[in-house]
Amino acid sequence: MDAGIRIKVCGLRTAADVLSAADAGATYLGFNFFPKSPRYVNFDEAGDLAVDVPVGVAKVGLVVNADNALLDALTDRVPLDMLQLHGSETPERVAEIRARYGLPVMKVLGISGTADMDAIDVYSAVADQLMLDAKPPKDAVLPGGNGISFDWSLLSGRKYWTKPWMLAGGLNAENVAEAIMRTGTKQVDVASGVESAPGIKDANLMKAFCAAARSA
Ligand SMILES: O=C(O)c1ccccc1N[C@@H]1O[C@H](COP(=O)(O)O)[C@@H](O)[C@H]1O
Repeated sequence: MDAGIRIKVCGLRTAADVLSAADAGATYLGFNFFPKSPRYVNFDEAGDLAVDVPVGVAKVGLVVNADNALLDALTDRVPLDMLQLHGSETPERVAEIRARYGLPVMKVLGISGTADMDAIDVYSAVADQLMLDAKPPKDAVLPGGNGISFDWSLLSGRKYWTKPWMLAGGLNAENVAEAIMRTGTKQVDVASGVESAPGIKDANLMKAFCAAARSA
């Protein structure tokens, strides 16, 4: 039986955000530990937010090229269910993090053309899941969360991939159903597309996004 679309809402900063995203039907809630992001939360804030996450909803920690000191402190203080690696982590580093912390790891791959697709097989060997996101512009401050989509037709001729994957990048309530239909993805991720301003989540937009994703 098809379990339906799985939705990750990323960059939650308040208890109200957490409850609204869970009520809307998100299956993963993302906490962003990249200090330059408008969606950043510190470990104490995330630890408090984690308490409000309903059972059955996964708590995902987003980090960018994090070293062991940061990950030791993070995993000590925040009860995460998954780590999202959104930097330029090598396959060896992904495997090391997975082994050291005993948590499922989702590696993000930036996609802007066919050449980027080769990384899918390489990282499938070491990660539990992949996220395919738009490659950030060269001058971008953030490696993700820029509200930019990539050419979804790059995924249309894909061969069988061995690991679950999630579509990200510039998704919102208006385009998510089309994105799901065109790519065949079973999982979608959104940050800026459900915000009224950078880092400010909007409960109605989260609700509309989840309803649109489920309608596809
Ligand atoms: O959201 C951020 O600020 C961010 C910062 C650093 C790395 C990743 C980040 N966000 C991730 O990117 C996807 C796509 O974002 P968007 O929907 O295009 O705004 C987001 O869901 C996060 O997983």
